[in-house]
Amino acid sequence: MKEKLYIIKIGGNLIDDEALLNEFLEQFSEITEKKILVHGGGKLATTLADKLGVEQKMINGRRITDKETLDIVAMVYAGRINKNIVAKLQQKKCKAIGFSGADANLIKAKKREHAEIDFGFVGDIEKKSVNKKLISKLIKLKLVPVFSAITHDKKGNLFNTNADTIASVIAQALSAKYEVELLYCFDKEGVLEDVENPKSVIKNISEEEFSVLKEAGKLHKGILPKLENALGAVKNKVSKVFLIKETELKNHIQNHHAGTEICL
Ligand SMILES: Nc1ncnc2c1ncn2[C@@H]1O[C@H](COP(=O)(O)OP(=O)(O)O)[C@@H](O)[C@H]1O
Ligand SMILES: CC(=O)N[C@@H](CCC(=O)OP(=O)(O)O)C(=O)O
Repeated sequence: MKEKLYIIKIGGNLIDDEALLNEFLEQFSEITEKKILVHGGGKLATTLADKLGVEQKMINGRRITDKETLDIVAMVYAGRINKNIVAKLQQKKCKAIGFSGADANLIKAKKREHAEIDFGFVGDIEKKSVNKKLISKLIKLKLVPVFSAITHDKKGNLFNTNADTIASVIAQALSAKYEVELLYCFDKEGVLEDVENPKSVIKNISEEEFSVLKEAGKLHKGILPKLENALGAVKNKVSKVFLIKETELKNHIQNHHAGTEICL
């Protein structure tokens, strides 16, 4: 039987709230199985860009990343947020080690090509972009890798890559060796039938149901790339994929499955 591995993704809302982040990292530290943390931080990058007067534009959940914006996101994701999370995890006796995709060539990306839109320094990744051997070795050493949303092309360029995609692709790559459970932790109870009603959690979503919800206009903004990445994971042999509320991590792990499960 394959060994269990949790791959857990957190985003901007949580990272911006110190008390909530602390509570989350406490719950994360208590997980006894092997684990990896992936973080975004889009909200903080936008705040800093606004302060610096660098206009930001998102298309299909992806940030148009010109050179100035790349400098900002590299500082914010691979620097400020990644190192802060690692320090907080060390405080909680979790042997965290923080990475960008450039470190030890862990995640190699290709510049996003699009016929009409120039996304700038945005990197696309796939299963084979991930250095799964080295990640497995780190995990074996009982280290807990913490990934930021920065990748590279091995030609000296850094790229900005959606953190939901990084979590999905790492999960896909490691599923050959581990029984991976991928958890997208965010600020809602799960995928909601009515985004204003926290009680309207949809328990299971397949590709077909995703299309129906999308057509019905029930999914907006960040939830779309999150669900696309979650579906990409189940289609590529990731054992379990859930979207859960950040504060429900411990509860979920203790077998009280929370939120929305993504199914084939
Ligand atoms: N049907 C829906 N169910 C849940 N969230 C939704 C839905 N439609 C839109 N959303 C929005 O998607 C957001 C999550 O995406 P995002 O903000 O990108 O998260 P993160 O930064 O954690 O990756 C929620 O906060 C919510 O506002
Ligand atoms: C290319 C691209 O869009 N990258 C994302 C990476 C950060 C991210 O994904 O942050 P959240 O998980 O907090 O949304 C961005 O710059 O917003």
